[in-house]
Amino acid sequence: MTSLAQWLVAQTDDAALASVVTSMAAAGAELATVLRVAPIAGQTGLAGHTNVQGEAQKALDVISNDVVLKHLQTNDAVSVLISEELDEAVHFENQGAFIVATDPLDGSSNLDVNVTVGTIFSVLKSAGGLLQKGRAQVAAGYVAYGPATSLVVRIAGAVSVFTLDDRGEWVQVVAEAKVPETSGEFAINTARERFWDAATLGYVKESVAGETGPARKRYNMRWVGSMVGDIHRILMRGGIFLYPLDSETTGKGGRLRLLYEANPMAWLIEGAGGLSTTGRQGILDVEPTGIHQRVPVILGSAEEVRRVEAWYAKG
Ligand SMILES: O=P(O)(O)OC[C@H]1O[C@](O)(COP(=O)(O)O)[C@@H](O)[C@@H]1O
Ligand SMILES: [Mg+2]
Ligand SMILES: [Mg+2]
Repeated sequence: MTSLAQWLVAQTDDAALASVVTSMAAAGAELATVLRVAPIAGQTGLAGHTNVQGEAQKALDVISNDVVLKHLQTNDAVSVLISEELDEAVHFENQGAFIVATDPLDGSSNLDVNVTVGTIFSVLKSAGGLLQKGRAQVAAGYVAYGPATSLVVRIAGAVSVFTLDDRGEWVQVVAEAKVPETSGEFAINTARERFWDAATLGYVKESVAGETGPARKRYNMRWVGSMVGDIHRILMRGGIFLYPLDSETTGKGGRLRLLYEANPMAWLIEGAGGLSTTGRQGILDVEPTGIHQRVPVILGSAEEVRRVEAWYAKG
């Protein structure tokens, strides 16, 4: 059985980069325990304030942010932390070689109903500054807190999946995850249909038409309501995730955040053979203009993403 530490040695000669992934994995392991007993500890519910995105913070959003911060600020390989829960980037005293961008708790609306949530992270070189394209990432990953706690991580090469064992060690369960090229499963919040653009409407209508429609196959729909849950399913068995630009989110540029949601997930999915796009350009080619910038997100099985791109190419 391959441990995370063994895998990291095989993936990179850069001990500092490996230590950043190790710190995020340690934060994930600690959070798995925090989340497991949060209802007993009375840590569910709202924190009583809003974050920079104007969203009500849950107590666990704040706790998760604190846990990630604690693990990174003691790692001298990290110079800066960008977090969904922090208005400004935090600059640490040390001049570490790496920047970490994180969504410390993704899908927090699922917490009160005990459905999978996650921690997403993206690692960039400090030399490139805060606003770098997703293609510049040197590592990315997420932790999914589900029936099992999974760590999915990529350092340039393969996307590997680890499970947290009952001693608190990460054990590799998939050496090289591959997103199936084709799939019959899509994920989108269909309650937003009235806001959709023509391309989204076209793709979903075509899919819902099933065997008798132009796609000539039956589709199923799944929407976990936490990006980590949806992306993990797509990584393991294929499918497509869409949070497109719609008439309600146009002013904000989309719903999901570029630096710590879209970029790391796009880099992981592409590393596993899938594709990602905003509909108009590759997610990994979007030039960031702000640390909390939002972006349309479409990613997953290559054939499905190409079908959506074809709809966008029509106009
Ligand atoms: O509320 P909706 O439209 O179902 O959106 C769900 C999406 O919002 C998110 O919950 C946003 O993430 P946060 O919980 O970190 O703000 C995604 O995980 C998820 O895909
Ligand atoms: Mg999120
Ligand atoms: Mg979050």
